Amino acid sequence: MTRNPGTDLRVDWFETIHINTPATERRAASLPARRSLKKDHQAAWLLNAIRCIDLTTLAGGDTPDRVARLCAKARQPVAPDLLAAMGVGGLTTGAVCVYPTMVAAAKRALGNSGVPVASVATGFPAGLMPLDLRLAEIRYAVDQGADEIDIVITRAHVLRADWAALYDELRAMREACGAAKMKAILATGDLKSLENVAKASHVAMQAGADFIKTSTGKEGVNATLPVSLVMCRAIRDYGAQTDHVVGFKPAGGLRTAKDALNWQVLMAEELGRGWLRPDLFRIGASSLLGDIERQISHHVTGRYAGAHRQAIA
Ligand SMILES: O=C[C@H](O)COP(=O)(O)O
Repeated sequence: MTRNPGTDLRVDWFETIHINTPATERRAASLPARRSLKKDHQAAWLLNAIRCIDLTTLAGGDTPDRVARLCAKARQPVAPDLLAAMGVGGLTTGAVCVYPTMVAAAKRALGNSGVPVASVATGFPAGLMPLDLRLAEIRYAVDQGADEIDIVITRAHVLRADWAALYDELRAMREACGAAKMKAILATGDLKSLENVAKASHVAMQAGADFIKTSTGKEGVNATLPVSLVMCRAIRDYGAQTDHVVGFKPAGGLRTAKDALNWQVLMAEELGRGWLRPDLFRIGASSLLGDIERQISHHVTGRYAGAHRQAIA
C-alpha cells in the first residue's frame, strides 16, 4: 500500500474544528449495539482482531527470553487444533511491539515468519528528551531491524497550540524512520480536549504519519471509544482532503474480546469494512490475546480454555 507522504502544514484545514463532546460520547456509546455479532460471525471477527494485534511488551523487566516467548505467541497466537477446527491456517498477529533494545531479539525470534517488529522510540512514553536524542533513538531502532516505529509526540506543543513545532518534530521523525512505517502516538489522555485530539491527528497526518495511535498504555486514561471516534473522523477528513490513506491504532487498556469487537465495529461504521486489515488497523495490547483465545476456545469446544493454553499475553 502506498505510504502517506503528508502535506505542507495546513492549519486552515483544522483550526476551526469544533467537537460536540456529548454527541461524540453518545455516538461512541451506541456503537457496541450497532452490529449484532453472533457465533461464527463473531469468531471470524475475533480472528480478524488477532490479525490486527500489535502484541506488545513494554515493561522494565523485558528480557530477550521474554520477548522470544512473546514472538512465539505472535507466530502462533491460537492453539493449532482450535484453528484447524475452524478451517483457518497461517494466522499470526499483526506485529510485535517492543522497546528498541529488544528489537534484535524480536527479529531473531520471528525469523522468516513475516511478522513485522514495531519499536517504540523518541523517549517513550513521555517524549521529554532533546529532539536529536529522540531522532537518534529512531535511527537505532531502524538499524536494529525495526519495520515500524511507534513515536510519541511532545504533548506541550499541542497544549500550547504550537502546530508548527509539532509538525516540524514529526517531519523530522518521519525522515529518521526512512523505510520503516511511522505510527504517531498522540497520548490522548494528556491532551485535555477532543478538539486537541482532532487537531493533533491532522498535524500528525500532514507530517506523514502512516498510522495515528491513541496512547502509550502509560497515561492515566488510554484508548477510549470517543477519542477513537474523533481520530477516525480526522482520518476520514484527511483522506477526503488529500486522497492519502492513514491507519488507526487504539492502544492501552484494551483487554477483552468485547473491546476487540467494539473497536472493529467503530472502524467498520466510521471508515468502512475495508479498514479491518492489518495495514490499516492495529490494536496495541499486552493482555488482550488471552481473552480472545478463551472466547475462540469456547466457540469451538463449548468450554473456556485453561490458562496452560495461553502461554503469554
Ligand atoms: O501500545 C501498546 C500499549 O502499550 C499496550 O497497553 P496495555 O498494556 O494496556 O495493553
